[in-house]
Amino acid sequence: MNAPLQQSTNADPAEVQKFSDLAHRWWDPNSEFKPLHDINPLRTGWIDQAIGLNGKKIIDIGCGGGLLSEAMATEGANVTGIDLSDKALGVAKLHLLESGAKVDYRHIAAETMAAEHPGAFDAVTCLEMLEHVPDPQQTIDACAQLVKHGGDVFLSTLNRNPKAYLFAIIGAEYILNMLPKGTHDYAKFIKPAELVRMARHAGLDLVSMVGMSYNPLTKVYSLGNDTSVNYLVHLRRSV
Ligand SMILES: C[S@@+](CC[C@H](N)C(=O)[O-])C[C@H]1O[C@@H](n2cnc3c(N)ncnc32)[C@H](O)[C@@H]1O
Repeated sequence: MNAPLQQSTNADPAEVQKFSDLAHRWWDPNSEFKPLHDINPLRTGWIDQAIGLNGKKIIDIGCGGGLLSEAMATEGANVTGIDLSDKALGVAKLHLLESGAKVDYRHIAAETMAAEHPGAFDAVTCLEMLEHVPDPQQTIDACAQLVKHGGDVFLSTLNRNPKAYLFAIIGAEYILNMLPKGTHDYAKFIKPAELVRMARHAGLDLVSMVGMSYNPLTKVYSLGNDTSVNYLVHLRRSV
């Protein structure tokens, strides 16, 4: 059972519970987390190319079982991973024993961490998480508060349009059974322009954006110009 969430936390207990229930399968590359395993080298490489991970102090918000946190630590980053799912964090910590990687995992809300450690990080990552929170603006504000001036913030989420509905919900959840039904709520998907607007509101400027596409025939993900379903943004806090 997950620890009860404080009322002020920008979290949907049902969403956190959903990931807690599956947590034991997080590192199984053929489980419900297969899509995250498949995209992990792509997104880690994109971030590394953008800022050079080696030696950077990074906070990974909504780190779950730690796929991205560990991959960044393996590239030489000093990573703190935070999530509100005790079970996911437990799995992430256990996996460190297996991999030998070093990550500081903590059960704390992004907003609380931001209030306690403003400007403490060279970069913030918050991937595949914004579509699971009640108020993404609040999370993006916390990301902006956590990063130092001139530091980098990386966000990823799902676009909101009929194609994204078809691929991310109908395709992934109902036809290909890649994800459990109910994993995603279409209403919480975020259009790139909305994400950039929320980022600007938080004091973050857009550096670049890249699309992440899945080819159901080859079963291969790739990065490119097509931001119509899944996309990543690189933002920078003004100096
Ligand atoms: C789809 S998983 C993504 C995990 C990881 N970011 C990745 O991309 O590999 C979403 C994660 O967000 C977490 N989560 C949902 N709401 C949250 C919140 N308000 N604060 C922190 N974590 C949250 C869930 O517990 C889950 O671990």
